[in-house]
Formats: sequence, structure tokens, C-alpha cells
Amino acid sequence: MTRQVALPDGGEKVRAAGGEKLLEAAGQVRELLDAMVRLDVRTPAAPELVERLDEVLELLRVEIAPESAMVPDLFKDRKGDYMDRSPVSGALNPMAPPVSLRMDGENGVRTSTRLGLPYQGPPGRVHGGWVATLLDHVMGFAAGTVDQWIFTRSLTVDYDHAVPLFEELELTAWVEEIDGRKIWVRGQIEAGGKVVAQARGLWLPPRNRPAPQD
Ligand SMILES: CCCCCCCCCC(=O)SCCNC(=O)CCNC(=O)[C@H](O)C(C)(C)COP(=O)(O)OP(=O)(O)OC[C@H]1O[C@@H](n2cnc3c(N)ncnc32)[C@H](O)[C@@H]1OP(=O)(O)O
Repeated sequence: MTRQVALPDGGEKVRAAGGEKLLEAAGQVRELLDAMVRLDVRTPAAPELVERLDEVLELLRVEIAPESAMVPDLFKDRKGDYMDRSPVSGALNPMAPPVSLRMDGENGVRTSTRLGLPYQGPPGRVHGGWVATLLDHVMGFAAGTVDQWIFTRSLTVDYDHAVPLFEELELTAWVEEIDGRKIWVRGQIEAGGKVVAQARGLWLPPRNRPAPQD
């Protein structure tokens, strides 16, 4: 049971839609986030930083959409713009590393990423919540190869070893079992050739979901 799922593409669609400059800006804000957690609290740059950021925010306040306009209907196509703003894979969301994905077999996905200081939990290690977030996200896409309207119902993460900052992380997720509408998925993170975290989870389409659109 496999369906085509639109995978996060690292901004390719945004670029094709004429959003090249906005992507560049998202990259700059991502760099800014990283810079913020690396500044000394008494940095002499702070007053000018505030002044310049004020100007930037003034420019944006007249451009941004109301919050409610950015929330799509639950059961309408959420693929395009919406996913480009995801906190994990959204090329336009500076909070996102971002993570693009590729298929790995019929019901599996894989990606690699590297996380810096904004994601630090224990010293030198990725925050456990972010480890779970990454797994939830990639595992959700694996489940998405089975059904369009799926939600995480359960996610159990084993933190086997430290998930290191500043190193290439390999993420894989695959559907393990389909039992009626229950989609059981497994996922793992490898660093330096070793599995450092693994997870099992249950994804479900809600009972009141509309018929699949594809
Ligand atoms: C293609 C797109 C890819 C997108 C990727 C992005 C990933 C993002 C992932 C997310 O952030 S999802 C957001 C977080 N999740 C939620 O907001 C979901 C909140 N929960 C719900 O909305 C409902 O619980 C849900 C729609 C998932 C299911 O509701 P239901 O009322 O249909 O089912 P219910 O909760 O009663 O459980 C269904 C079955 O699972 C079983 N179950 C639940 N937890 C279990 C567990 N831990 N182990 C074994 N079975 C379990 C439960 O017993 C039951 O079994 P039976 O149907 O046989 O009676």
C-alpha cells in the first residue's frame, strides 16, 4: 500500500515560484539565530543590533499575513506553502535546520542533517526534544506514504547514545506494519556509523477524515 508523498525539497518549489530572495532571507535569519546563541551577554554590538533589527521588523510588519491566514483547513491540501514553513523541514522557517527528504524504498524515507548550537541540550549534544521532533517528522513522512491524513498517536524514543552537535546525522524511517488504519513506523538516527537514537510510533488517520484525494 503506497502513495506518492510530496517530500520537503529544501526550497526547490519556493525558488521555482520566484521566492529566491525570501529563501536567502530565511537563510540569513537562520544564521542570525545561530549568532544569537554565540554572543557574549555584554556584546558591544547589542545596541546597534537592536536598532537594525527594529528597522527590519518595521519593514516586515506591513507585509506579514495575519496568523489565522497561515493556518490551512485540516483536510485540505497542505503540501505546498504550508510545508515550506514547517519547523523541521521548512526552507522558509529559520527555526528549521532545514531537513529535506528522499524516498528509501516504497514506504521509507531518509535524510541527513547537521545541527548547531541553537539545538543544544546537554553540552555538545542535541536537545532530546529535538531528537524526538526530528524522528516524529521523518517517521510522519514514512507514514504519509500509506495515508494522506495521518497524525502521530504514539511515539517512543530510545536515546541510546549522545546525538552529537556539529556532526552529520543520518535519519531513516520506514513503515513496519499496517494494521487496519494503524500505521506502525520505526525510525533511527545514526552518527559516525552508529545508531544513537531509535523510535517506534503509531500514526493514525482520524475517524472523520475525508476519502483520500489521490
Ligand atoms: C504526508 C504528511 C507528513 C507530515 C509530516 C509531519 C509530521 C508531523 C507530526 C505531528 O506533529 S502530528 C501532531 C501531533 N499529533 C496529534 O495532534 C494527534 C492527536 N490525536 C488525535 O488527533 C487522535 O488521537 C487521532 C486522530 C490520532 C486518533 O484518534 P481516534 O479517536 O481515531 O483513535 P484513538 O485515539 O481512540 O486510538 C485508535 C487506536 O489506536 C490504539 N492506540 C492508541 N495508542 C496506542 C499505543 N500507544 N499502542 C497501541 N495502540 C494504541 C487505540 O487503542 C485504538 O485502537 P482500536 O481502534 O483498535 O480500538
